[in-house]
Amino acid sequence: MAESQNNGEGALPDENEPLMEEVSPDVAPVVEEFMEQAAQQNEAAVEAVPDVRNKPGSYISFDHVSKSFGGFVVLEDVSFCVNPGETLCILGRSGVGKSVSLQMIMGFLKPDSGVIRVAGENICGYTEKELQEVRRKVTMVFQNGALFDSITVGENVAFPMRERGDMEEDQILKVVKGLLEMVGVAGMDHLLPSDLSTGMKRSVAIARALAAQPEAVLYDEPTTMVDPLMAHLLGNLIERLKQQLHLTSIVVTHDMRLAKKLADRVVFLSGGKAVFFGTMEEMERSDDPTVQEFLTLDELVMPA
Ligand SMILES: Nc1ncnc2c1ncn2[C@@H]1O[C@H](COP(=O)(O)OP(=O)(O)OP(=O)(O)O)[C@@H](O)[C@H]1O
Repeated sequence: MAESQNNGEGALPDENEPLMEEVSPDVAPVVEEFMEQAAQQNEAAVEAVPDVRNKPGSYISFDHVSKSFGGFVVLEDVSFCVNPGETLCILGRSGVGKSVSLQMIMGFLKPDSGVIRVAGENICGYTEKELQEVRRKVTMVFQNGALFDSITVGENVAFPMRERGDMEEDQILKVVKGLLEMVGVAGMDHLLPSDLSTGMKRSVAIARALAAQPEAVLYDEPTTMVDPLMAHLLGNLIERLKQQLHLTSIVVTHDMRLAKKLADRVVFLSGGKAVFFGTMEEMERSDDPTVQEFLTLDELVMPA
């Protein structure tokens, strides 16, 4: 298994370093054009979200959403939203429905009641075919990467571009090379996913997500179960994608440091409810006892 993203040559990229600086000169023009095209699509997508009372509408929203499994209530009357280009962190202890929320946005699960809007449209009654269109706009980075095990890393990243069928093969190979460089796994295109560490699989999953030119990315626990250096690298990568590509993002995490770094707003789930929705600073000032308990426990586990 490959051990580390950084081979010891040079410093780790910091959160302000331009992503394009990682990309080799031979592929940079093609990658730049690809990213520019994605940015333009994103701007068009933002404009397509209907205004609400003359203000730009949310890109993704939960409106009074409830979800139970059997008699077990996971979410009850939960509302939150994320605006275009913003990052929302979903926080909460284990089992409060964070992953279930992401699965409902992707249309893998349906709410029992309430409305979920993605790209401004109510997706709750959507057919599987319509949901596939939604999944072209919103892509998810799973904890384990969810890469196709039987094909190489390069083929995984090429997959969304080949599926779309609008690019020449030599362009696809250049974009694959550039995206892998950008996410810190340069030159690993020929390896199989099983050759990679958990953190590297996540990096490749992020490259594959970018290859789909999405309007929004959902990250499920991106820094969990990796060593602190890898968690730092992945956190910085997501921060750079946020700052430089202005992708609408939702990040499910227990990691308060990551949330502080990334979140424009946070929603805190507890006991089936969204007990807090607002900025991180507002959350820190919240007098809700469950919020305070979560923040206190975090300080005990992760002293600043
Ligand atoms: N498809 C399903 N069928 C039945 N129960 C489910 C299903 N998916 C999730 N659950 C239950 O819903 C609850 C919330 O699960 P979820 O995975 O969203 O938690 P989470 O907040 O993401 O927790 P963690 O931080 O541990 O990943 C759990 O009790 C889980 O067992």
